Amino acid sequence: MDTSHTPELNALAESAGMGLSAVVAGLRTSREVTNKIRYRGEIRELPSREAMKTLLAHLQAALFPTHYGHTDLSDETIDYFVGSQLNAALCILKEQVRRSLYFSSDSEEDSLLRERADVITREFAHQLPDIRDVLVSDIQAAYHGDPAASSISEILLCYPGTTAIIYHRLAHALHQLGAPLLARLIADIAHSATGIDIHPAAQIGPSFFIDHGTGVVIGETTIIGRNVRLYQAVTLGAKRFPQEPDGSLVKGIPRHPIVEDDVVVYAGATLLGRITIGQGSVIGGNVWLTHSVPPASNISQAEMLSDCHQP
Ligand SMILES: CC(=O)OC[C@H](N)C(=O)O
Repeated sequence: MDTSHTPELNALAESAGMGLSAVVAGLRTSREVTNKIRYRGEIRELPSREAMKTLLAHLQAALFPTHYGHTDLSDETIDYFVGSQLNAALCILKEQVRRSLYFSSDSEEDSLLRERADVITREFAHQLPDIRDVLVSDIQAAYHGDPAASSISEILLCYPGTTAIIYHRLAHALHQLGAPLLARLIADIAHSATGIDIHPAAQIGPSFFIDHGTGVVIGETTIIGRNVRLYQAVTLGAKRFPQEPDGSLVKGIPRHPIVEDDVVVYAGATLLGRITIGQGSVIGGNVWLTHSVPPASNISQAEMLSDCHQP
């Protein structure tokens, strides 16, 4: 018999000497007594970030097969490729939706959650052609909105704003269909990959373009019209957080800007509160704006300073 210790056994022997059983028992008490991790008596199965990353890779490949799937597809193979990517994506999605539903439902039967996961997955799949059409408008907006862009392929392969809006439109659909936790997970994967933080509930019209993108934040109740362009470090945020009588923050109330069609917001601008940026306005770099502006406004830092000096 081999008496040599494996690295795992060595590690266990070492940790035994450190009194770890008390720590493990304390962690169990924290899990089971202080914070409830169970759903109907069972340990809750969690959605997996890794599974969601795989799902996103399959979805991106199904949406834009040559750019994100396989560079050598032909007329003969492309539809089969898309079908297989879609099939792989939807198998993962159904399971991840089921797991995520434990977090928005306290007591439903497992069989009901499975049915809801089926419905959400099917409806999501049927929305994909429309989502793709809107994404094409976003990619075209990037091409037309950036003098440095030399081709549509460059927009697809090299722009963080493209990744952010693809993930956002997928996440938004899942959010609307009743899978908010998965939607949030996708938004966070996009944030990690691009530095662009878009809440999945934010409503964004077609032909949307974020150039450069690092540090952009778009809050939960933001509404953005058609043909809007943002640059890096723009914040569409909340100005205040109203409280319930018990002191907790009111959830979900409209508190982020409405940005109408054809608006451009330059780098570093911070727009806070439920204000409206009128159609066709231009908001200059580093502007701090907490009031609405009418259509066709041109707001720059100099403008804001001269406002401050008026009697
Ligand atoms: C973007 C933003 O306003 O963030 C603050 C907070 N998370 C909220 O949603 O109100």
